[in-house]
Amino acid sequence: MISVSIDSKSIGDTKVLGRVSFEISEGETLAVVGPSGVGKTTLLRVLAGLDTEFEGQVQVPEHCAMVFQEPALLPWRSALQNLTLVNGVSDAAARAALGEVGLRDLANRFPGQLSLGQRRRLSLARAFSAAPDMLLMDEPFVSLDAPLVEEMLELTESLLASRSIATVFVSHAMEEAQRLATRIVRLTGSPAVFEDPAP
Ligand SMILES: Nc1ncnc2c1ncn2[C@@H]1O[C@H](COP(=O)(O)OP(=O)(O)OP(=O)(O)O)[C@@H](O)[C@H]1O
Repeated sequence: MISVSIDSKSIGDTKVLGRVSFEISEGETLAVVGPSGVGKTTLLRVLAGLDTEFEGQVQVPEHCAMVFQEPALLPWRSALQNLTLVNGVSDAAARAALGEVGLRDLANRFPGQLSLGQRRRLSLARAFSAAPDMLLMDEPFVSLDAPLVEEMLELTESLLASRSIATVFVSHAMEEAQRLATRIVRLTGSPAVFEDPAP
């Protein structure tokens, strides 16, 4: 369960977030949409515990995984090691996770030897193999072409459907939000607040 009650969040002299509060249960996916620069990544950073300088209270599970706009892989480690070293999972668990995203046969490749789509899938496998209670996704499909977005959406849908994770999915794209989310909220204004009544 995620319970968020932010009163305000400033960066420097600028108040980026106003009052933002919501709860997410296990198995729910909250999509946060809104224009560029409104504060979506700022909200995710607070949830992830990467930014603790805000007014309010945030209660999140201990085990969190993030999927970023860029895959953010260890370039000098194999696909398998990107899972075993980062998450501390066994070789067998890592191979099973690679299998789930269709990379079973590419376990020994370095990220630089994978296509963009394969790197994105590796990034998903890394997040899900960590067995998180909370998953934070920050525009994970940005700058991909339409077929690859579709492939990633299908993959993410199936990975989420087989687990009970509380997920926050940030996106510009309403179609992506509608595919993945159980609830959609829009951040708007400056300082940013949810446009509709808090869910
Ligand atoms: N380190 C920083 N220093 C100063 N201002 C910042 C910093 N990080 C973010 N901001 C500002 O805070 C606001 C919110 O940024 P944020 O990255 O959260 O927006 P976003 O909604 O995620 O945007 P995008 O969709 O373009 O990624 C922006 O106006 C941005 O310029």
